[in-house]
Amino acid sequence: MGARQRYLSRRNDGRSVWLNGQVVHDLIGHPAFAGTIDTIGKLLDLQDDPHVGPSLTFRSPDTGQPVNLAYLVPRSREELLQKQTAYDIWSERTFGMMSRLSDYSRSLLTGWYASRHVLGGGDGQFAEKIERYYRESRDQEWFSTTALHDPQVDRSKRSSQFDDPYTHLRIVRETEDGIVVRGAKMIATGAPYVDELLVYPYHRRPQSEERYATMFAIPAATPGVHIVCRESFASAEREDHPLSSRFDEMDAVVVFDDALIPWERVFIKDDPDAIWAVRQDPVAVALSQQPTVVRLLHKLEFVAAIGHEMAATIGAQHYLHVQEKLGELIVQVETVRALLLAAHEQAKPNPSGVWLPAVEPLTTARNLGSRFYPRAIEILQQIGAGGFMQVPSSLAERNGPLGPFLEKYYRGAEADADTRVKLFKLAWDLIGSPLASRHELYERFYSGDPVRTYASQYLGYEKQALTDAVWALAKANGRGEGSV
Ligand SMILES: Cc1cc2nc3c(=O)[nH]c(=O)nc-3n(C[C@H](O)[C@H](O)[C@H](O)COP(=O)(O)OP(=O)(O)OC[C@H]3O[C@@H](n4cnc5c(N)ncnc54)[C@H](O)[C@@H]3O)c2cc1C
Repeated sequence: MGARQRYLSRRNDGRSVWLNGQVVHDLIGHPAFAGTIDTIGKLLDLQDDPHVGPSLTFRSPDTGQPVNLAYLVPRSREELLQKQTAYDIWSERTFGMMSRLSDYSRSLLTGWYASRHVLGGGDGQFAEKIERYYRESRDQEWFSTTALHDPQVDRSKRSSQFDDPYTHLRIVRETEDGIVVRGAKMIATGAPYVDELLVYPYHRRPQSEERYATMFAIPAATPGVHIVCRESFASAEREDHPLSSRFDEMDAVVVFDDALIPWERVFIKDDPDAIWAVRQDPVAVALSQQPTVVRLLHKLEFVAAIGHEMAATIGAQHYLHVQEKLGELIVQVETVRALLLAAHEQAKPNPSGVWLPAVEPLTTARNLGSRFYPRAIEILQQIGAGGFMQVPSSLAERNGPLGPFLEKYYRGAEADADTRVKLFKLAWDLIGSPLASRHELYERFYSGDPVRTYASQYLGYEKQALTDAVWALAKANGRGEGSV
C-alpha cells in the first residue's frame, strides 16, 4: 500500500467531526474535505515517486522503511538542509497555502524526542513516553496538529476564575487507565483529517493552576472528543476557485467531553514549569520554525508572482507607483529568503550534537510575516482594483450566448479574455474569497498574538551586544576613548 492509501485508510475511523450541525461520516467524499484530502494524497504520492521520494524521506532506523524527513533528528548541516529541501517540495507544490501538512507538529515532536532526557515532570516518565510516541508517530507517519489555546470566552479571567471550572481544559478525575478531561481547545487547524491531536497550554500557567497544566496526545477519533468545524470555505469549482477547491485546511475547536486519555499518552501532568520548559525547548523551537518559514517564503513568492502577472496583464506595470509596490513584494520575498539562508548559515550543533538552525533569523521572519502578508494582500488589491470584479460569475459563461462580449471586454493588454479572467479569479481566491480572509487572519495570528510575539522577541534578545557601544560613546571622557 502506498503512502496515500495508508493515509486514506485511516480517515473514516469514526471520529466525531461536526459541520453544519451534523457529524461527517465520510470525510473523503464530503465536499468540504474532498479537495484538501486529494491535495494531501498527491503530496503523499510524491513520497512514493522514485525521483522525488528520496528528497522527502529517510530510512526509519526501526523499520528500514522510508519515513518523512520532518522526523529526522539532524546530526549534520547537510541533514538540516535535507529537511529544508523536503519542506520546500511540499510548500512549493501548495504555494505555501497549506500550513498543517504536519511538518510543524512533527518537528515539535522530533525536538521533544531529541531533548527528552532534559524535559518532563516529576514522575520521570517523559523520556520513555515521548520516545515511544515519537517512534510510533514516525513509523506510522501520523499526521498531527496542535490544539493549545483556551476558548476565547473571557480573556480577563484566569482558568480557575470561571464559575464552571471546566471552561478551559482540565482534569476531571484520574483512573487506573488514565486521566479524564473536560473543556475545549482552539484553534486546531486540520483537525478533521489528521491522525493525532497534540494538546497542552500555550501560555505559561501559574503554579496555582496546575490542574490546567497537562500535556498529552490522542487520536482524533478518541471517544468524547468532538471536532467542531468552522464554516467550510471549500469549493467544488476548480477553475473558478483554484485555491478554495484545493487548500481549505479547515479550522476547528476541539471539545473534550470527559475524554479518557490513557496514561501512556499523558506526557506531563499538573506541572506548569515542566510544560513551560517543553514550550521553550530550544531544539523543538528551532526545528519547528524551519518549516514555517520555508512555507512563508513560498507563499510570499506566490503573491509576488500574481502581483507581477496581474500588472502585466492589464498594462499597469509601466506606472512608477505600481513598480514601487511590486518592488515591495520582491523585498518581502528576498528578506525572508535571506533570513532563511542566515538561519542555515549560522546553524550549529547543540551540546548533544543535534544541528539547529539559528533561531533569531527564523523568529524575525515569522514576526515579519505577520505584517508582510496583510500588506502584500493590500498591494494586490491596489494593483487589481476593479479588475477583480470584471470577471463573469463562472468561467463556463465564456461558452454561453455572451461569449463574444466576454472575449472583447474581459481581455487584457496582451492576454485574451480566458487568460485574464483565469488569472483574476485566482487572484481573487487569494485576496477576496472567504478562504483568502482566513489566510490573512492566519498569517497575522497563527504563531501567536503578534503584539506578544514581537514583545517576546525583544525581551529574549541579547541586547548587550547592541548597548555596549552606546555606553562606551556616552561615557567617553573627551579624549576620544570609546569613539572614533
Ligand atoms: C486561522 C488560524 C489558525 C490557527 N491554527 C492554530 C492551530 O493549528 N493550533 C493552535 O494551537 N492554534 C492555532 N491558532 C491560534 C493562534 O495561535 C491564536 O489565534 C493566537 O495565538 C492568538 O490567540 P487568540 O486567538 O486566543 O487571541 P486572544 O488572546 O484572545 O487575543 C484577542 C485580542 O486581545 C488581546 N489580548 C488578549 N490577551 C492579552 C494579553 N494577556 N496581553 C495583551 N493582549 C492581549 C490580543 O492582543 C488581541 O488583540 C490559529 C489561529 C488562526 C486565526
